[in-house]
Amino acid sequence: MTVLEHETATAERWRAGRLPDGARRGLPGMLTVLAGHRTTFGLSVLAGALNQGCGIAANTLGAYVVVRALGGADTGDLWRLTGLLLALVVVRAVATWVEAWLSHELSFRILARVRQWIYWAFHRIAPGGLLRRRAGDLVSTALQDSESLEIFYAHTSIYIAVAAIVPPAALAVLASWSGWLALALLPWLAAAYTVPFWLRTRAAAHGRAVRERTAAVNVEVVDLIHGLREIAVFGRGADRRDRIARATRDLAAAQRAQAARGGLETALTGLLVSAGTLSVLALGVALTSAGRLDLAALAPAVVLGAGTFGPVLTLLNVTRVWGITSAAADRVFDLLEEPAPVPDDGTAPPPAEPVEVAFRGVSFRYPGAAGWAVEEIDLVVPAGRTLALAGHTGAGKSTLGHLLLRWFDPQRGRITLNGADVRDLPHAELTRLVGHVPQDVFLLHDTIRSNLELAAPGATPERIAAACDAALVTPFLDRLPDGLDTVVGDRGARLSGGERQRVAIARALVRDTPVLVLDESSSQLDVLSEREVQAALDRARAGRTTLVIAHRPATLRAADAIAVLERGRVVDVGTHEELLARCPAYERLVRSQADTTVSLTGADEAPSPREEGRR
Ligand SMILES: Nc1ncnc2c1ncn2[C@@H]1O[C@H](COP(=O)(O)OP(=O)(O)OP(=O)(O)O)[C@@H](O)[C@H]1O
Repeated sequence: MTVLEHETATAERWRAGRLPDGARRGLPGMLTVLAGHRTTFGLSVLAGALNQGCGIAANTLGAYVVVRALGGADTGDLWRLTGLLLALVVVRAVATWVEAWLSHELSFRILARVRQWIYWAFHRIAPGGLLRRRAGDLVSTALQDSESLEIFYAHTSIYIAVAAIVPPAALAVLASWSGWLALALLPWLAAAYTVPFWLRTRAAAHGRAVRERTAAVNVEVVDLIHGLREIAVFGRGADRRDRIARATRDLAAAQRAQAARGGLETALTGLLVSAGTLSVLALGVALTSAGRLDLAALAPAVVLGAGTFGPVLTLLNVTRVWGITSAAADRVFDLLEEPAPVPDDGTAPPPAEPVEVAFRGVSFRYPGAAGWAVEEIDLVVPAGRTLALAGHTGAGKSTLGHLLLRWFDPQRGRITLNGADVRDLPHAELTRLVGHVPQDVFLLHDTIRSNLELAAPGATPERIAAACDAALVTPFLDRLPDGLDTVVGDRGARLSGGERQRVAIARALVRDTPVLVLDESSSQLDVLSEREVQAALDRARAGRTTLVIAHRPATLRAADAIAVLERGRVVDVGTHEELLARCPAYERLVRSQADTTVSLTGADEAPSPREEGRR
């Protein structure tokens, strides 16, 4: 197992709330993560300090050797000094290598953890918490923001420590030669340390702009890729290209502003280094003329003075992008600290099976929404029976399904499984009890087998085959080149709409939950596919407690009971025939659906306008 694999396997999940209030973002967050890697960090700082210290010492000694050689020093002394110089160069080379190795070991370990935490954060807040976020923005945080932290862990953090150790030590050596020279250097050195603070407000604004606009470009690109088919069909390629061009222009403007400010910081620092070195030189010359400094010490003192700035310059090189790093850290920690939309702290034992589902006085409003999506819902689905939810679009049908799956918790009321509140069950237990066939089926770019195993890792071939038979996947498997091992393409693009739905039903059957939420597809299928999907759904429902979000009259007729929803409220519950006889809202609803699919009275599909035209 490699180090990174080990990190990935052993990293604990990030607990939202781990950072105290007021230390949620930027540097405090990054230091909290660093605290878990003290030893590697300490060794990296040691190697960095040795690298910089040996560099300054070698340059200073080099100047001394030249001065001594010009003064006609003894050859033996010169060889000894040159030998010492060589030793410093070798130690520095080794320290450079060790520093680069350890600092990157440190940063890549941390990045491996951060990526894991980000993945778990997605997992924790999904799916309820993801509905408000855009895919491109999440991709940006998962890939680019986390990557931006590398510069802090591999360089900035280490050079903050090295710059705090080496220049004061070099200054102390200079002071031991001449207190006046050290004093002449001190204000310039102190000023160089403060350069990043002079422009910090602008640096932070630039960093935020760069990260946010990078995310905006990602959002556009991800939307473009997801919507390529629709964009091509509607001929909107030029519009999308313009949008991406605008987003890219905005990003380039932010990057230019960031680079211009970075250039200003570099120029200011260069000015301070030159002024400090010149001060030492001018004062050194004056002291030498006055006979208060040995002439042989002048050149080494100036070289030492200039070298004292070295670690500060290295640090400033990396703090130029500090705004970007800290904005990236903010985005990462915002995600890591985002609370789960529903807490997973239930410990109740699982209810006995078969399971009765009940909604008791349930009201729910989406985060940030003004009104209730569903209100005062009282419904019971007896064990093993099917309740269909009927209602016009936006009536709240899917919301009830999502509440049963616990994507959100209702603000009022309870949802129970055989009397046990879903909030009291561990999340893993709830997913074992309640299965879901969504309206918009998502299949991974993988084989059909892998897509089925997603629901039940390690499912036996017999179990998979039985689910495929029941969901009527087997008949079309025989037509595919590799059967179960056929790769379905991106989001299942190589399958037809009906085939995708049947794979999704088979997936729910492999999971074999006692409760099912079936969100029936509202998209139209051809009559044959329609019948096959319907047959697969009927088999999936058999023996299970099922909440079916119905869009087709055939589904309504097949249900044991139907709840009619209007604007989030249940207006009536009954069988198809009872509701037809007494509920005008239901009658209107079925009539409007029958116009396009099935006749009110029986199983015959209504002719499509096209078929009608042919007659
Ligand atoms: N993520 C969300 N955030 C805010 N409001 C939402 C969200 N999802 C749904 N809504 C709103 O909640 C209400 C109920 O929506 P829901 O999707 O449950 O209706 P539905 O009956 O399933 O509709 P459809 O048949 O079109 O799927 C609607 O007013 C809808 O706009």
